[in-house]
Amino acid sequence: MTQQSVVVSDPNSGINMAITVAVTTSSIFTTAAQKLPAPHGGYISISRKKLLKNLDINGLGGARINAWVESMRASSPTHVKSNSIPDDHGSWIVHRPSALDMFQQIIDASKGKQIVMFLDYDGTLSPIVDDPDRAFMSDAMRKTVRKVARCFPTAIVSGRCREKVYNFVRLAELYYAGSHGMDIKVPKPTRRSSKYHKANDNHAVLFQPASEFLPVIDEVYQQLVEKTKSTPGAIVENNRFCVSVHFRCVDEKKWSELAHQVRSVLKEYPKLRLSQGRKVLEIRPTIKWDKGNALEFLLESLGFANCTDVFPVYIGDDRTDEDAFKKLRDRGQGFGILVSKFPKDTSASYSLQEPDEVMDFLQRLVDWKRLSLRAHSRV
Ligand SMILES: O=P(O)(O)OC[C@H]1O[C@H](O[C@H]2O[C@H](CO)[C@@H](O)[C@H](O)[C@H]2O)[C@H](O)[C@@H](O)[C@@H]1O
Repeated sequence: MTQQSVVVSDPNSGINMAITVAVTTSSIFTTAAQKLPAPHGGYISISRKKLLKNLDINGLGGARINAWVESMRASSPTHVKSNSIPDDHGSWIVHRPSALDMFQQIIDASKGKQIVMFLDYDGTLSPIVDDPDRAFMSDAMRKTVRKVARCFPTAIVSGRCREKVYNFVRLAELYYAGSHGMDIKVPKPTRRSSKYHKANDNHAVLFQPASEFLPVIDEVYQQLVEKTKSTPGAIVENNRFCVSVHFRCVDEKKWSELAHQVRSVLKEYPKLRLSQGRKVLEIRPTIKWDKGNALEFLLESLGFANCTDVFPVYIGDDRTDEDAFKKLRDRGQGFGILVSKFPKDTSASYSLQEPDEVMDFLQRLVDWKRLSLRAHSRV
């Protein structure tokens, strides 16, 4: 366990007070050499799951780079062979049915409980695009999310820097967790906040468990920009407490070169770990704090600590969202919805294929909530 500082803002004085919490550090590097199966498509098999989560930064040079590149390929849906989809997809849909088809069952399961919504951003609220700075959310989606937030406490949980994701979403009534949950802001309750949030306390809360890593992250960001500038299409994004190296626009023949460049920087930083998202290498501190911890922290900050009548719903599309899906399974509360067109290993209970389906699902939740409020007011 290590001690991490938490900053709580006093709304009256505007002074930030530091309190200390314990955070467990994890062993981050896979130690055993892992044999990868030959590339056979984009379906992420269980044997690859661990590898995709944390890539080994040290270890054997060439073999390690091959493993990275293999993993980069395995996580790219473009590598799914069309003839490998139908069988897997059929059984996947049986096990992870559409949240739209199962809407009534979902509502029945939430009966008597307070729904709390957690939404990932990229690939969930906005479609995946080549340029990370242009991943805009549609006005229709923004309107729908605003309506959701009027019905249920709603948080955005993103790998992006918190300010950046806020600038995309632009809804002040939501709660935001950026940098894969390492930068959480729970605003001071307002008149419109949920009764749970109001009842909790009157403070804005800022939780940044990786604050001591800020200088290192900045340094690594600069070095990665410098190192990768010779690789056409590579984009390095500073997400404040973590860094993303995008390879969506890098020619596949150059992936190995890019992996070498990233590794040459990271091997000097044993306190950073590498994981992978959708055509992106994610570099972050070794602290054991992920989107699952962020979900739990937000639930507590919103006044749902130890509540049995809470029903959290988390919607996300990425490997990093799996930590939140798993947390819900472990807590035995609510469920996760994976946004994906392709079969994937997941701890989510349901699926939606793309952001448009996410919007339909959110709208149905709003309609159901409004109807049930009307029915109650008539009684
Ligand atoms: O947790 P999220 O909100 O899903 O953030 C995860 C990463 O999302 C962004 O990258 C992804 O979306 C880009 C825009 O569509 C796309 O170009 C990229 O290939 C995807 O990986 C974001 O740019 C990253 O910083 C986030 O870590």
